[in-house]
Amino acid sequence: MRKPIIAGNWKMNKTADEALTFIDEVKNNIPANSAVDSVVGSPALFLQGLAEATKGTELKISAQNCYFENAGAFTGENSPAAIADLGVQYVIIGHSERREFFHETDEDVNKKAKAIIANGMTPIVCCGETLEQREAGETEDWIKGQVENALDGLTEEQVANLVVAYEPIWAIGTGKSSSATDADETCFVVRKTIADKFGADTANKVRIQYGGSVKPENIKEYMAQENIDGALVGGASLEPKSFLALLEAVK
Ligand SMILES: O=C[C@H](O)COP(=O)(O)O
Repeated sequence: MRKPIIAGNWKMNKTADEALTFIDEVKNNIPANSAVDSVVGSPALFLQGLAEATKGTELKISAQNCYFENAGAFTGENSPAAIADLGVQYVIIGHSERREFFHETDEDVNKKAKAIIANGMTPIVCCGETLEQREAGETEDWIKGQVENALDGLTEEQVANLVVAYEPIWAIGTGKSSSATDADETCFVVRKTIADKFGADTANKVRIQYGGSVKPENIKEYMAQENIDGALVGGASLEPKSFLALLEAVK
């Protein structure tokens, strides 16, 4: 039985005060021993404050990116070792916005996944196709390639414990969410790719999220699907009320 995981991705939104206000409102409203893992993906600037503010609570903090080296002459980058040291537990990697605007490659994602795991954190590994790829019938091959490349060289145990987020690019921030059955079909491609490379046991354990215009109103449809274990949520994770409604809908 895979534990559902709902992760908010604030992207480049909020000030430090706004971030802390959100956390204060949300952290006390998550029941102890919740049946859902609840995660907030914050800009790097607020990670320290949010990790401190959520210490000992059920709410976990995620970074939205990191570098794959722990230290060195890499101006402007954030070390996975330093992020882990703050008490941060997850890092989102390979988001389509990072791939598009910051040229993150599958090879980078793979190196980052290894560095995140080596530092005791959990990667949330994103994959997803463009509308052109979907319309050309290329989704399956594309997702298979992204997943194989991102997870290359990891052990079965490491893969079983990470999270994959399937986010069709055309559904991100557009209000045009994928149908639940289409999303499940592609999440099955992710699971099958993992089964072929790391075995059925690993594939049964790995948690796969759907992302792309998920809201409190539609999350139940996704969660009812066999291969969907949670959601990576942008816009609807920005307000405490909406984030809590997502958790409430899943529990
Ligand atoms: O990481 C989250 C996704 O990009 C989804 O964003 P959205 O929920 O605003 O469509």
